[in-house]
Parts: sequence; C-alpha cells; structure tokens
Amino acid sequence: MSVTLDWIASAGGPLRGTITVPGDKSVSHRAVMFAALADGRTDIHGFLEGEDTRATAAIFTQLGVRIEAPSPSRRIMHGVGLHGLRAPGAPLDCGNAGTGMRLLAGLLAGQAFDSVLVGDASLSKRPMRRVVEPLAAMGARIVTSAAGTAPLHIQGGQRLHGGDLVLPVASAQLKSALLLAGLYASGVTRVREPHPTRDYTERMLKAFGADVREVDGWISLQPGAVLRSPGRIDVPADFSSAAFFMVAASIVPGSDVLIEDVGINPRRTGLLDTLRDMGADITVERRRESGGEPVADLRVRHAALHGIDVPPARVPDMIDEFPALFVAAAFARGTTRITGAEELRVKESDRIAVMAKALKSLGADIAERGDGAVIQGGAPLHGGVVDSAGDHRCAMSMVVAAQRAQAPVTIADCANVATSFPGFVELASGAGMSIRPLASSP
Ligand SMILES: O=C(O)C1=C[C@@H](OP(=O)(O)O)[C@@H](O)[C@H](O)C1
Ligand SMILES: C=C(OP(=O)(O)O)C(=O)O
Repeated sequence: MSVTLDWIASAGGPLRGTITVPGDKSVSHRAVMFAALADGRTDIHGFLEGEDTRATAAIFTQLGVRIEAPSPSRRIMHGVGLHGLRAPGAPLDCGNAGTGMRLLAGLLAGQAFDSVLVGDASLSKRPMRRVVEPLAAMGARIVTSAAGTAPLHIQGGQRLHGGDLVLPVASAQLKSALLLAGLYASGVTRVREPHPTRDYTERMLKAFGADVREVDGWISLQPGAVLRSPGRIDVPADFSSAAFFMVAASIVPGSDVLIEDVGINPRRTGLLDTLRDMGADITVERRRESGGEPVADLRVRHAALHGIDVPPARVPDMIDEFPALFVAAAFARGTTRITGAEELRVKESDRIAVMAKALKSLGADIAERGDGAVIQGGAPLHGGVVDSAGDHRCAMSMVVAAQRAQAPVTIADCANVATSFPGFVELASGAGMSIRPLASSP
C-alpha cells in the first residue's frame, strides 16, 4: 500500500524539557537476529517499534521463530539455535531496511533452504553487489537483478568457508553480513574494513558466546560457535534519532533540552564531535553502561554555530547524521565543507542531492559535490514546499530547518519516518517544535 503523508512545519521552539527517543535501530535488528539463532529465550527491552525492525521480526516469524510482544518495545524471542530456522513459504519482505536486507543476506546464505529477500521501491534501488560478491567469495550463491539490486534469490545448502575478506567500503552492514555467514562457515572468517564502523555485531556475538576478536585491524570469528542467549538485551535510545533534537536545540534560541539514555557508542557519535567543533553547547551527563553499551543523557542548549571542515575520517561515525548536519551548517556562520561522504548517495535516497535541493529551494547557499557539499551558512531561510523523497532522515531534518524558517515549510512524503522514528511528530511538538501532519491520502 502506498500512503502519502505531508507535514507542515514552521518557526517553533524554544525546545525545552526532558525527552526519550525510541530504541536504537541497529541494535534492535541485531538483537532479533542473534536471539533467533541462539539457544534459549531472550527478553529484549527497548526494541524499536519502527517499520524497519518490525519487518525483521516478522521475517523471523516466517522463518519459524516464536516471538512474543507482551508490551510495546518489548520482545521475547524463543531462539531456535543456529540450525533451527524453517524454510519460508514466501519471499521475505525487508521493507525499507538496508540493514535488514544486507545482514539477512549473510545469515540466510548459510541455511539449508532457499529464500528470497525483497524490499520496497527505495530498497530495491540500493546496491547489493557489495554484499553479494564477498559472500560469494565465501561460497554463497545469491542472484540479484541485472542491476545488482533486490530481489535477492539465495540458494541454500552451500558449504561456506571463511577466509580473509577485505571490504571496499566502510560499512557495518557488509561487515555484519560476512560475520553472520561466518557462523555457518568452515575455517576462520577474517574481515578488514577501510575504516572502523559501528561494532554492534561484534559486541553482540561476544555477548552470545562466540569467539570474536580484533587484532591488527582484522576482525576474526572462530568457526563452530554455538550462540547462547544472554537472557536479556537492553536497547539504548538511538543516537541517530536524538540527532534531530541536538540540531534543533542548537539552532533555536532559548532551547535547553535533555535527551535521556542515548547510546553513545564511539562509532556513532561523530555528530556530537562535529557539532561541538562548530561551537554547540552539548554536555554528556550520567555516563554509564547498559547492556554492554555506553549510554548517557545529552543536554543541549542553544549556541551560535560556526562552519567547519568536517574531517573525512569522521564520516562513518556520523553516516546517518549528515541530513541533520546540512541543516546545522545552513544556520552556522561561515563555510562548512563535507567531503568523503559519497556513501550518502546510496542510502534511502541520494541524501546529498535531496538535502541540497530542499535547502537551496528555501534560500540556503549550498554547492553540491560528488562526495559532499560546501554550505555557506547564515542565509535566512524562507518558507516553501520541499520533498523528502520518502527518506525518513531527510524528512525529519527538513522539520528541524523549518524551526528557524521565516514562513511555513511543507514537507512532502514523510510516511517513511515510521521506519526509524515512530511518534516523531508527537515527541517533537511536545518538546517545542512546530509541526503537524497536513494530509494523508491512500
Ligand atoms: O549496520 C547498521 O546497522 C547500519 C549501518 C550503516 O549503513 P552502511 O553499513 O551501509 O554504512 C547505517 O547507514 C545504517 O543506518 C545502519
Ligand atoms: C541508512 C539507513 O538505514 P538502512 O541502511 O538500514 O536502510 C538509515 O537509517 O539512515
């Protein structure tokens, strides 16, 4: 079913009070996957009730795993063990989720049965050869479309083997797919990435008892692991969802907001460093550990921002935060240069093109580059109509931009915000942003 949903957002704020954003998307996908493959019962708290992660859970139901949902954001998984999944009777629908599809490609490549992974229109355009080719080097058989995209036809019953795999792009999804396939491979699976990326798969594999190590830049998984449930997984609040409030509070005068229980894994917090380099007033309070992950409360107060050159080495640590950073840069004094971020062009949309077009149409001074953009901040933004291109992060970033615009901004095609951030409109307006749904039509 295709539903269009437009929002109207306008000058709002200041942002005030204490908020909690939903659970981490990356951790929620992985919690369901590893708990399904483990022996025993896993009680997941803080699960993201987003469309992406619910699609992953629904896939494991199709694969024969019993999943209880006793209350919102809670899942009780009855693991079936590494070899206990059942052949699905129909294609497995990952929805909008690149993470779901790429990780499942690795996991399903090791099964005894065939399967087919499909996705929505956006996911069906995203590159899958990057995961299929290294999996083929491990002995997997996966057929893509002629364009190298989904549907992915995965032929089961292959004898997978480990080996040394060097990834061409810094991608936690690729690394994770290979480690998941490695659970079914003979020999040691060793993965090397061009730059470290989020390490939730490695951490979770260890929590489930697998032997994963990092030595000299190689992440290695020993063969023959048996996954055992740790009993409970606590999912931290998603830093990427907190990012919209961090930028909004930074740019709207008078703001002072506390965002609670946010996951601050260092491979995720590049935007925190970047905003601070731009002069933002963000303090990290009550640092602690929860479920093996560092979490903290983030207090964000309005501050005058200035432009910077974003270090390209920081790109993987803030890969999903660039749409929000474009907005911060548009309101910062001086020039912000983004380089080394060509991966943004193959996300749910071409995020460089979509953000540059939208902000330019509101009056911002942005020059697009192949691998980023040059943004001259400080031009006042007027109102208008912008298109999120069905990309949740672009839609929410445009809402943030509207909080400092001189007239209302209509944002088209926002339904996909539910993939990662259910309840965004209510939470954002409760914190002081001005936003409301405009129309919904089938
Ligand atoms: O592994 C993950 O959970 C993710 C990895 C990143 O993608 P890439 O691996 O393509 O960089 C990120 O953009 C995505 O939102 C989630
Ligand atoms: C890129 C994203 O997710 P995925 O790759 O899982 O679709 C995202 O959430 O910004």
